Amino acid sequence: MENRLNVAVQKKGRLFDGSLELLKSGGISINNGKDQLKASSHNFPLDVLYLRNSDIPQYVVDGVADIAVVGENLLVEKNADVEVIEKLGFSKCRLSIAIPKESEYNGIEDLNGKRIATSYPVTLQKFLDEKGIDAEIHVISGSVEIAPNIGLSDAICDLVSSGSTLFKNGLVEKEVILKSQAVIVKNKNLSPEKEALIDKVIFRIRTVLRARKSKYILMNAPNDKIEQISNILPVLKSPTVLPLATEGWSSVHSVIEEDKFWEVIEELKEAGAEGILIVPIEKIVM
Ligand SMILES: Nc1ncnc2c1ncn2[C@@H]1O[C@H](COP(=O)(O)OP(=O)(O)OP(=O)(O)O)[C@@H](O)[C@H]1O
Ligand SMILES: O=P(O)(O)OC[C@H]1O[C@H](OP(=O)(O)OP(=O)(O)O)[C@H](O)[C@@H]1O
Ligand SMILES: [Mg+2]
Repeated sequence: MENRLNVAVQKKGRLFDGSLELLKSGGISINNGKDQLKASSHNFPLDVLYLRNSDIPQYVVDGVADIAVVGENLLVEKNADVEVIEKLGFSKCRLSIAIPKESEYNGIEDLNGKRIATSYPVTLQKFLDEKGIDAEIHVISGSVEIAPNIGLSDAICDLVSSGSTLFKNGLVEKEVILKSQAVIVKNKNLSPEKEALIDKVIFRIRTVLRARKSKYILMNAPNDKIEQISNILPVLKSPTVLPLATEGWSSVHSVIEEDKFWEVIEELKEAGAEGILIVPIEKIVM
């Protein structure tokens, strides 16, 4: 029988779009029937299983899925014995403890004897134990931020990203327990055939992720400034320099990480660079 990879992806929710987009940009097309729980790729030996997020770690441990896209926070909560192969850079959030804005808070010991509502009891308990805090954990499966308002708890422990849910519910963040982003994980006991398929998928994903982080940069520069400009550019290899039709000027091309660009733009302009263009890159193969 042909070896095919089973990839678990969240059926609906915050990880769904990012997961499918990543496969797609790696050239893996999924034939998506509406409400299908399993879909096959016709151009890569891979099937996608659409599952509830909270079930995914166990499916990978059991080998029902070979690999999966899941949030790091859930791996911690489920104590999942899987291997993280790649951080994906989306669905970034943190698990935090928050309290009503009018509550007094002088430090973590103020949580002693308090009731904390959360959907992440394992992670919270571990954190409290490490800090030597004795609090009562109330497990609720959603809308955790409402708990203090309805008298169910004194504090909450939930995922935060923009902070707007906390703000809307009159809560302030006091302790960050962990930081999370989407990752690809795999089962620890796969056949060499499946491992070879995973290597192919991961190669494609890395190619896409690298490109997402990088930009192609072009600028015009007086020839006598090219060396100075090359020194400012935080790139691995030296830039490509092409002569312009205007005497004494060149076009300087390179690849730069987007974040780093913002750090050097002023310096580039001061050094004499003009007409700076930043262009997206689709793929980078190393
Ligand atoms: N506000 C947020 N910003 C960024 N990432 C988030 C946010 N909330 C959750 N996440 C990440 O996305 C993952 C999925 O969250 P989502 O709310 O879609 O599913 P869920 O309600 O936890 O699970 P299920 O599919 O089992 O109902 C979380 O485990 C977390 O890693
Ligand atoms: O800091 P913010 O950007 O406001 O995001 C935080 C909110 O996002 C998540 O809920 P989600 O919207 O996924 O709803 P859910 O409870 O239905 O999963 C999380 O549980 C918080 O409530
Ligand atoms: Mg959620």
